[in-house]
Amino acid sequence: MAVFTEVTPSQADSLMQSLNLGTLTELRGIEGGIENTNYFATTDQGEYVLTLFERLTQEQLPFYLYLMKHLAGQGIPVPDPAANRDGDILHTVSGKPAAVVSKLAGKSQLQPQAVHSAAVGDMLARMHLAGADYNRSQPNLRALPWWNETVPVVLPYLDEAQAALLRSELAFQNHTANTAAYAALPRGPVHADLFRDNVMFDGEQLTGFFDFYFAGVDTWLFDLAVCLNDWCIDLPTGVHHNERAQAMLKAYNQVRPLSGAERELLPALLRAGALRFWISRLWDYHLPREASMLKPHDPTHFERVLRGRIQHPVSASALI
Ligand SMILES: Nc1ncnc2c1ncn2[C@@H]1O[C@H](COP(=O)(O)OP(=O)(O)OP(=O)(O)O)[C@@H](O)[C@H]1O
Ligand SMILES: N[C@@H](CCO)C(=O)O
Repeated sequence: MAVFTEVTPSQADSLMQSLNLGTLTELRGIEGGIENTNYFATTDQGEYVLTLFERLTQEQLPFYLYLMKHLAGQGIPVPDPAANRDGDILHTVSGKPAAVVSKLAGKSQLQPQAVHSAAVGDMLARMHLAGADYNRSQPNLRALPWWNETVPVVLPYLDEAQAALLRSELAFQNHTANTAAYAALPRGPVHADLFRDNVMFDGEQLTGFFDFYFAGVDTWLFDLAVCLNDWCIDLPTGVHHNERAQAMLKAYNQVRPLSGAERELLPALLRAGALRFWISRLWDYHLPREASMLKPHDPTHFERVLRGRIQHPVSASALI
């Protein structure tokens, strides 16, 4: 259940009026999600999502919200934050930072076919290009410096074989980050968490990307690797699905052709993408912050994905 802070209809109505979105007709708490308080807010003008941010701060939020506004303005289907008369898109409700965004049509496709992974690859490339001239900057806060900080914290919870894998993979990623090929990777704002549950589909039609609250500036290839590691991996086995991966990479490459450095580093970044979520899942699992708020994901899934990426590296030339 994802209503951590109650909002009354009259509070929501006055916010919607101040955003010129009409008069509230319905306010419904959204059950999914574990990070924020989310409501569907319907007015006589349309359907919106009201989010109260439970953990992100007033300093971090403008990067995410203005990125969504920038992408929406370029025709990428993402929730568009509503501005008040002064142009502000970050508001305060019940003492919490809050935003109202457009509601996306469709639902998550949790059992994707090649046609869905192709649609994600195509829109991901369009989103990268559309974000290239976004003028705010915030690093990916779950990138290499965070991995280096967090690995020593989770190591005590692992058996010897797991600890050896985690240490050696971190060393490999520190080495990769210092190569000329890595420095040559194109970068920009990335979503960094574009799993199946953060994309909407209406049948085969992609209707939106959402949940931008892990976004940051990082390599575009990392974003693509995160997608390949979720959309093109079988659950629960963690085994690579070649047909879906080919469909995603081909579609991406048609919109924004991969550079030589990106082709070279795809296997290393697929490992990086698996490592990132193995570490964060270990961290959530063993060091729960507000335990009642978290239903931790299974960390061993990304341990399996990482082992697969090391033992059976997938090269770009095998896919496109
Ligand atoms: N703009 C939107 N349009 C339509 N549905 C949305 C939108 N934003 C959120 N939702 C719905 O609300 C649910 C919860 O949102 P979300 O996944 O962002 O929760 P969260 O708590 O912020 O994050 P997390 O997924 O990390 O727990 C989503 O699964 C989706 O069904
Ligand atoms: N997508 C992440 C959860 C954070 O949004 C995971 O599956 O570990």
